[in-house]
Amino acid sequence: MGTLKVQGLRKKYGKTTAVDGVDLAVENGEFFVVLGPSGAGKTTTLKCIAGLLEFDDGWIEIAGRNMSGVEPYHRNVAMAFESYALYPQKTVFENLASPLRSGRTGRYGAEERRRRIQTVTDTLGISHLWERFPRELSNGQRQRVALGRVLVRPADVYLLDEPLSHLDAKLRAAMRAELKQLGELADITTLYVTHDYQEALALGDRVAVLRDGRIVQVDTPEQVWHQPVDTFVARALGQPEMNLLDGRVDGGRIRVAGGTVSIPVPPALGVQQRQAVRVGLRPRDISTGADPGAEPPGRLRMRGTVRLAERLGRSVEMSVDVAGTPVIVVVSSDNARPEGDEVDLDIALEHVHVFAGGEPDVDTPRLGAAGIELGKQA
Ligand SMILES: Nc1ncnc2c1ncn2[C@@H]1O[C@H](COP(=O)(O)OP(=O)(O)OP(=O)(O)O)[C@@H](O)[C@H]1O
Repeated sequence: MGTLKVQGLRKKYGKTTAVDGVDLAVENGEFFVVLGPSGAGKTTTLKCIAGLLEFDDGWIEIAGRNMSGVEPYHRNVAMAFESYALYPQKTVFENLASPLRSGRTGRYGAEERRRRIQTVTDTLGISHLWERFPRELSNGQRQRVALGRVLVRPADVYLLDEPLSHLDAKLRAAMRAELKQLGELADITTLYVTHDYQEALALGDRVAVLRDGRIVQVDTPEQVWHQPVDTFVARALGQPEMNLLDGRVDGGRIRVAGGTVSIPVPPALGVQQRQAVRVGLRPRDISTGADPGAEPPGRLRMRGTVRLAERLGRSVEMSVDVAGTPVIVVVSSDNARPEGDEVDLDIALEHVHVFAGGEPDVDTPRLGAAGIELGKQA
């Protein structure tokens, strides 16, 4: 167990800046997730912390100790990579026991080793595989054994690089729950990197969103979801992505979709007359099936035509044309409409995010919501 602090971390590979001034402060026992797209600098950050890569600037402190000049072996961190390496000639049990026999952790007797391996393999659902060899395992099982090798070892900080990436969706979901439980039970300090927003929201006590080597936001999962600092974070969370509709403030309302949709502006938003804004609507926050008619207080109604309807398991993704502006909506199959139908869309104003306006493809900061703000810290 231990804290982890990273300050001003910078790392270049030739001309490519991979990490561009990253600050992190992970509490003792915290499960901290770094979420970012491919190439954002996640693996590079972990390797610098583990001492596997030299960096250009910044400092790293683990369990209160500055890591400058400290060899990887002496940092007391355990790191799992996406690619897993196991000893082919050893059984699963022997693979898991070997980190507990190495010099630094050699204080474990046979009994204690067995107990640790049992706890970890129970959590990972691989206890029945103790006597198998790696060649006798599926890819997913191999990945769980590799993760087990990391978790059996006591360490101040666990660094996990997309450890669930080779598992199928069902197993991933089950493993997420198990990992979370393991973290809570053992009070383990974990830095977990992923490009999967669902994993980040499900696992993280806090989530840091990384973009181009910089951290854009650090918050609880609720806060990054309800109050993304900008359109980048908003789009990084949620599948399909949040709809972003360009609009303008006019007469105390935000007008989007060619002026056909008008949204009230709460004073706290602080926008000016004629100001360009972007309205963000998550596809799953929008419903169909509202009674046509007057807009009830606290809600926004939009009328449109279904252009495309595609089944996604039990839900349906529809592209609805609202006065020439496409709006993506995901609803349960009961509430779906066929292509060509007119449909009334309905969304609570507290789910209507308002961002500053800007050029296409340039991310802009969030100003607030059109209704009562959700997820505000007390
Ligand atoms: N050894 C290397 N030499 C040169 N450039 C590198 C090297 N490793 C990484 N990079 C570059 O540094 C940037 C960050 O890479 P990094 O692997 O840290 O990203 P990541 O967020 O872990 O991505 P992914 O999710 O795809 O693994 C990328 O632009 C990548 O191309």
